[in-house]
Amino acid sequence: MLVVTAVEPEAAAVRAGLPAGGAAVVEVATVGVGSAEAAAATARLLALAEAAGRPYAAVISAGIGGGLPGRAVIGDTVIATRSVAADLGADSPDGYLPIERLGFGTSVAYADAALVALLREALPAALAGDVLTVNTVTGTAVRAGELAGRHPSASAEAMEGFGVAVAARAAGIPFAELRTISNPVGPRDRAAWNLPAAFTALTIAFTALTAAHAAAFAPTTPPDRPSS
Ligand SMILES: O=C(O)c1cccc(C(=O)CC[C@H]2O[C@@H](n3cnc4c(=O)[nH]cnc43)[C@H](O)[C@@H]2O)c1
Repeated sequence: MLVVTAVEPEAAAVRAGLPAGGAAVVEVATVGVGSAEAAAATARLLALAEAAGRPYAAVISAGIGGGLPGRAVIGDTVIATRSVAADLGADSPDGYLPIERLGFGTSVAYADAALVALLREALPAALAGDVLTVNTVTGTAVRAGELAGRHPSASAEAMEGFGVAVAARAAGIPFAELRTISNPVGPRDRAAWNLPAAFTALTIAFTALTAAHAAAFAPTTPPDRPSS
């Protein structure tokens, strides 16, 4: 299992929830901020693992995110049912046209249903909803309203999920996205970001995942130290 985050503090928060010792079943890597950075770095990690004969079983895009007003608040955990590239399209006098309307593919990446079920079982208090992938962090109430109106099933926005999903799809590997909320989506107010709350929620989420699904997340016993 590969868990990718944008930045190192997110990776540290994930690792803090994973058990220490033994052979790592979960590898955590930072892949950069934004969809392009994340897609390229994730694709490279997946290809290298495959070439080494040790392909990953799944990839999770994890990290902090903004909560859409009335849908997710600071400290919440959101499991993405879909990761949606919310600004992949064209603007027009008649409004925004998603890439589907231009005939160039899709802006929607579905999370793997079995992986989502596993996450939801382990995290019963988590919200399930779409997570938007944006290239520009929303900074006005108008933009937040536009996104909320256009995406009634969205709970949160972040910047990497869709890119990671594209890399996973190219490798034929199940994908999921998990976000913990650090800030409201709306008028830019960096002072309102609560990074500690979001990092703590990330650690709690991966602690719960490890406890609920030991085979998928806990380390295996090294072959030279058989359990007695
Ligand atoms: O300033 C810091 O100490 C710091 C520590 C860790 C992470 C950050 C980030 O700024 C991470 C950017 C990362 O977070 C996601 N994110 C969080 N909130 C939003 C949002 O409202 N809209 C879009 N993305 C958001 C995003 O995925 C970035 O990669 C700072």
